[in-house]
Amino acid sequence: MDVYLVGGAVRDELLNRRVTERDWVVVGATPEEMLAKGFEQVGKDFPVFLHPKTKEEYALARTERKSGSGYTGFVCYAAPDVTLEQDLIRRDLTVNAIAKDNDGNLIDPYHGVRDLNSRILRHVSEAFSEDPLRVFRVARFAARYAHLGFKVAEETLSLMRNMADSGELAHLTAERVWKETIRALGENNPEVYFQVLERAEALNDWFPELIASLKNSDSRLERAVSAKASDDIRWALLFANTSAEGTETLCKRVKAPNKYAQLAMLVSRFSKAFTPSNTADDWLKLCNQCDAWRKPERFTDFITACTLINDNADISSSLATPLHETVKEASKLSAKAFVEQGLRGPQIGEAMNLARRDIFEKRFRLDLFS
Ligand SMILES: Nc1ccn([C@@H]2O[C@H](COP(=O)(O)OP(=O)(O)OP(=O)(O)O)[C@@H](O)[C@H]2O)c(=O)n1
Ligand SMILES: [Mg+2]
Repeated sequence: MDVYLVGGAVRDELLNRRVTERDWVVVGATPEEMLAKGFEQVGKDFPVFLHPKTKEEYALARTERKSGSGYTGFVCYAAPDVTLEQDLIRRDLTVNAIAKDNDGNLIDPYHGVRDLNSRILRHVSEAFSEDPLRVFRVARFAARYAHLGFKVAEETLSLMRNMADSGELAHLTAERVWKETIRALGENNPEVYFQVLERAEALNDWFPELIASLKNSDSRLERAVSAKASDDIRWALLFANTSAEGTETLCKRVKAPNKYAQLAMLVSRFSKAFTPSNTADDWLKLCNQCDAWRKPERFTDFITACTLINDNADISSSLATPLHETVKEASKLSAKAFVEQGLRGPQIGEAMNLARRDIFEKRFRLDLFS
């Protein structure tokens, strides 16, 4: 049997990027031989094995053909007579279809190295369209490598357009779309992910609510990257111009985990209330609306998001620190002190609100309007 390094590891090594995981392809072997060598079979649909020591993935060379809709509609053929070239041709991009043998020789029948050097993300063959997730993968790779000058090939974009047009993207699971999207948001140019999807007319099934405000999101995401904002903040920034209803619908559709959905909801509902002209009362109201006392970290993220939305980012970012500090101070107030003063029931809440208001009033007179 022959073993080759393939996929992301070869690509990233050629780009002088850190290689985080290595995928291998095995030509000329049967599952029985792999098991006899101590490999552990993991793939249910595909013959994929884990190396007994390194736990890296070793897949038997295979061909794939689509037999229906969605992720499960595959006929997979893996046998010792499947060649490396046959395995590589069913892969998504030429830059992902370069193999490297044990001696360090590159096997590159589909000219991945040429495309790597000319900074092109190009599909290998028509087999690209057999997996609709690839539309999102290409957009994610574009977001990851945009700063190196990579562009999606026109013919690949038009293939992606056909795939979107065929309705196939709707058959993907929310989990897979979410995973690509949140990974893309963590890349250097997350805005490119949505730009590519827009050009591929691939936003209708999963992200229709974002189409109208995409242009506004670009600069926000760029600022978020400069500020090294976390991925939940980046996600939330997409919703500054989306209605609460649209935001909720989209978050449900892609099954965004709670922390992402909640922050997105806050941004969609309340980011407009974050303005430098706010009075102490306005800030207090905003804190109450955002449940800042019970969820201080989430409120902190909300503030960060707001400073990245605001077109006048300088002014709004100078608000962030005093606001953080004020909220922190005000959330230290405990009901206990008021109970000891003899207050009962709703009186306690009212008194706490007044005390918080005092803290805001003092701080905001001192720091913000001086
Ligand atoms: N939908 C997919 C998923 C994977 N692959 C192929 O399988 C390889 C490994 O997949 P994966 O680990 O998901 O991607 P990487 O290219 O390694 O990229 P990453 O850095 O994101 O891991 C890819 O390079 C590609 O050749 C594919 O053709 N189509
Ligand atoms: Mg990989």
